[in-house]
Amino acid sequence: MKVLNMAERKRGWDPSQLRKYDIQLEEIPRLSCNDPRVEELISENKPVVITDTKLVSSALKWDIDYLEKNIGSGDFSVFLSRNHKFKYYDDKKLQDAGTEFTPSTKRVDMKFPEFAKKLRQWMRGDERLYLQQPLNNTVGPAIVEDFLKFNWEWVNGRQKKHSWGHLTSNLLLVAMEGNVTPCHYDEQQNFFAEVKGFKRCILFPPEQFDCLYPHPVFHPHDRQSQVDFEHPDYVRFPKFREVRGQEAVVGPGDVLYIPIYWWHHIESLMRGGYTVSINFWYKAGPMGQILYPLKGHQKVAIMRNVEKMLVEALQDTSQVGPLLRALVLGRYT
Ligand SMILES: CCC[C@@H](CC(=O)O)C(=O)C(=O)O
Ligand SMILES: [Zn+2]
Repeated sequence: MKVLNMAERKRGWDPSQLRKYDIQLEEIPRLSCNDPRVEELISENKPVVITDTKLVSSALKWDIDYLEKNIGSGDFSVFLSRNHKFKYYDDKKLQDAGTEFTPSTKRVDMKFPEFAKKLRQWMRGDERLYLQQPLNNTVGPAIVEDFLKFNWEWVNGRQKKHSWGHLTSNLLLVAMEGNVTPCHYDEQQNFFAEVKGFKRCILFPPEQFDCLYPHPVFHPHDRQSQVDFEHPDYVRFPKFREVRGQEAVVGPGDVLYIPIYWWHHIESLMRGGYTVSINFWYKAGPMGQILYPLKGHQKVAIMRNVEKMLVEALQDTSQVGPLLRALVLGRYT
């Protein structure tokens, strides 16, 4: 067992708990919510770890025992995986994928006490679980009380100042140690609040779309990178060698701003115990006046629209690739 130095003991984790990837990484800035640079970074759609927001202070007591006692008797969405990766897929796109797509995770409804029991009894080699459930009105009164005590003044203030759209959901995330959500982007702004345990977050700007090779828009893994960070296939994905990310390890009380369309890979530290997080997803604000040159995320939105239009026009997803190759190869390359 590695002996922790003073800094590591204070911090609560050590680098041996991080998975190893062959990726160039810099640090995401860590700033107090009173630092004016926080506002600047949010307005520039750049990631930042914001400390002392007290955004979810009332939830810092949300350990598995408290949640089991108070969260209510409703059903919870729990994902199962035979390995440590939980790569999201859209089951509404399964018919388009044909028979060759086999999901690597399964979603089941589970009562919280059953999830808590499996979490406590989990042994190496067992199927992993990841509870991912929007907080809704089925939760018990104690949880509602904690929820109402979130620092809504701060977070609503940010939503307003940056003209974001409405809050679409707060996902409660309870992960087993070592669980990984592989690299993907979302089309929403995200304040990612850590409640218990430590999560390492690796982010890439939308401009690195061409290094991260997302699945086709009509594929169930739309928005997810095709690259397996642990075993990158540099033959199929040569530009992955050029990828450059920013990372942060977030702990209880930290809030990571994950800008809309930014790629993110999130892992619960190995040997760190289970983790609890709450995200705050906001729709994008109005587009406003379009200024040139276009930003990376706007080009991603355009590419998504081109793919959707082609699927609609061709009525056959297998013709999209050949048509785009005919359009580009030898003409724009
Ligand atoms: C289902 C959402 C999972 C989360 C990543 C993680 O905490 O494992 C994420 O990707 C996000 O908040 O956008
Ligand atoms: Zn996400």
